[in-house]
Amino acid sequence: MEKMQQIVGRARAAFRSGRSRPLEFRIQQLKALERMVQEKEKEILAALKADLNKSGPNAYSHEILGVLGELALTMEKLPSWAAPQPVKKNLLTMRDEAYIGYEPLGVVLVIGAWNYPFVLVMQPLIGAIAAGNAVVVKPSEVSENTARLVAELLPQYLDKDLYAVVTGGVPETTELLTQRFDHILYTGNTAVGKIVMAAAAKHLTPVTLELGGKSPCYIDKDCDLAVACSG
Ligand SMILES: NC(=O)c1ccc[n+]([C@@H]2O[C@H](COP(=O)([O-])OP(=O)(O)OC[C@H]3O[C@@H](n4cnc5c(N)ncnc54)[C@H](O)[C@@H]3O)[C@@H](O)[C@H]2O)c1
Ligand SMILES: CCCCCCCCCCCCC/C=C/C=O
Repeated sequence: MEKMQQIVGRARAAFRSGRSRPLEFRIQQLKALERMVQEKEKEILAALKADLNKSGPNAYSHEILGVLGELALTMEKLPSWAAPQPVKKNLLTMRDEAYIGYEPLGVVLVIGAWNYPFVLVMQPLIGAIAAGNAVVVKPSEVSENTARLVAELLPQYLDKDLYAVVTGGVPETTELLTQRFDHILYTGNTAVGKIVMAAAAKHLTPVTLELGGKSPCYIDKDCDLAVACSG
C-alpha cells in the first residue's frame, strides 16, 4: 500500500509543482516519446513478438504506426486545442472577459490490456500528457515483455516523477486503485471494468472504460466449441 501511495504521491507533488502545464513542456515530452518509439522500435517489436507472436508488419502497423500518428497529430494540433475558446456573452457576463479555458485534471491512471499491450497504454498516455496531467501507467502483466520494456523505457525519455510506470497484476492493480486519481482510463474486460469503476467511485473519480464483449466472432465448424466458448 505504501509503495503505491509513494508513487502516486510523487506524481501528485510533481503535478503540483506546475511543470506539466506549459505547452512547451508538454510538446517537449511528446517529442521525447516520439524519439523513444523511433529509437527503440526494434525492442518494441521484439517484445510484441515474445508476448504475442505478432509479426513485424502486424506489430508495426497496429501498435507503432498508430502511436506515431497520434503523436504527430497531437503535437500539431495542441496549440489550438489548448487555446482559450471565446464564448458568447450574456447579460450576466457582458462586463466580463468570457472564455472557456482548459485545465489539466491532475494525476491520471492508465490501465492497459494484453492484446495491444503497447498502443493501449501509449495512446491514453499521449492524451494525458498533452492535457498537462501527471500519469501513472499500469501495462498488462499478461504481456510481460512489453510491460517490462515500457517500465524500462519511459523513465529514460520522460520526466520520471510526472510519468510513472507500475508493473504487476491483480494485487498491484487492486492496491493502486485504492489511491485517489483524477481520471482513470481502463482497457480490458467488462467484469474488471466494474471493479475499476467501483474503486473510482469511492473518490468520485471519472473513468473512461474501453471494454470488451461487443466484437463479432465467427466460429468455424472445425473449432473445438468448448475451447472457443470458454472465455
Ligand atoms: N474497447 C477497446 O478499445 C478494447 C481494446 C482492447 C481490448 N479490449 C477488450 O479487452 C478485453 C481483454 O482484456 P483483458 O481484461 O483480458 O486484459 P488483461 O487481462 O490484460 O487485463 C486488463 C488490465 O486489468 C487488470 N486487472 C485484471 N484483473 C483485475 C482485477 N481483478 N482488479 C484490478 N485490475 C485487474 C490487469 O492487470 C490489466 O492491466 C477483451 O474483451 C477486449 O475486447 C477492448
Ligand atoms: C497497413 C496499414 C494497416 C493499418 C491497420 C491499423 C489498425 C489499427 C488497429 C489498432 C488496434 C487498437 C486496439 C484495439 C483493440 C481492441 O480489442
